[in-house]
Amino acid sequence: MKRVGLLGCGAIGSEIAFAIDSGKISAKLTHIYDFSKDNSKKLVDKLQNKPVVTENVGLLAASPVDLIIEAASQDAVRDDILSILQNRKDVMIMSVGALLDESIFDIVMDGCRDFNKRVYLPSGAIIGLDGIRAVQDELDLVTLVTTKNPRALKGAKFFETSTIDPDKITTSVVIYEGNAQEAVKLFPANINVAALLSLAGIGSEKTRVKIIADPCASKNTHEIYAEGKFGKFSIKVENVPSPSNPKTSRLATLAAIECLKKICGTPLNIGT
Ligand SMILES: NC(=O)C1=CN([C@@H]2O[C@H](COP(=O)(O)OP(=O)(O)OC[C@H]3O[C@@H](n4cnc5c(N)ncnc54)[C@H](O)[C@@H]3O)[C@@H](O)[C@H]2O)C=CC1
Ligand SMILES: O=C([O-])CC(=O)C(=O)O
Repeated sequence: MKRVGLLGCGAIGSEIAFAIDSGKISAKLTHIYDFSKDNSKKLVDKLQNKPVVTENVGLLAASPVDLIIEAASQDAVRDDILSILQNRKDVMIMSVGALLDESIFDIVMDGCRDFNKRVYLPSGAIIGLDGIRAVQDELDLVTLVTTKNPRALKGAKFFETSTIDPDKITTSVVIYEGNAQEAVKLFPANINVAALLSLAGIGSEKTRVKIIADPCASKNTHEIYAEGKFGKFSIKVENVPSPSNPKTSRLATLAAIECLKKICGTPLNIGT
């Protein structure tokens, strides 16, 4: 049975921990770390099988686990990924936006090669990455249109330099248009899905992103438009937000759990 370590005990990390604890996934959660001691304590208190709470991320990386799941932040990926790979752990990354920084991407790829480790990127809050990958060489255009309630966008770096105040948005409005490369920096906790699309498709400079703030939105909606020599397709997902973090969709958690099941060796593998 695989031993799992968890970096980040928030909305996604906690649900993954509950899925393991309930026996839904054939794995053992043995070590966890969150820089908020309160968040790791709250999680441990709710688990039947108590993992060790490490004092720092270095101790998590060095703990006797097979896989570490990052469900923390892009900063955590930037700061900790090398140490995790050097400690010869496979890693699942949720804060995928960090990988659009070329130097981080190279560290990850070199680390995987040098230490013979794997990195897993679950499909997160979107669907259709199988299709995007399949037509990768024939794609001319990929656009992601994300609509969230301003409440879910609040706190993004974007607002530090923008004249838009998320608290004062009263009608549906396009607040951002640009490419994925820039979008993941301005909205690090909202648009990691743009990084997934970029990595599977035509790259982060060519992948277009539009973000709409809609005060009437009760869902996190992602629309993907892809076009090229192969034809075209469009996909729309209307995600229920996670109750503990409105920025994060429930689908992102479920996709991570499904990915973990696959890693832990479910006998039935469906789809690509
Ligand atoms: N790939 C995808 O489709 C999606 C990715 N995400 C990303 O996944 C990550 C986790 O999401 P949630 O669980 O909803 O976030 P959350 O905010 O509910 O939980 C994050 C937890 O990680 C901790 N944390 C943050 N930075 C840390 C660090 N450097 N070291 C240690 N602990 C740290 C926080 O204290 C918090 O407890 C976020 O970066 C989020 O943007 C979220 C949704 C979809
Ligand atoms: O969960 C979502 O809807 C998308 C999200 O936050 C992300 O990609 O970072």
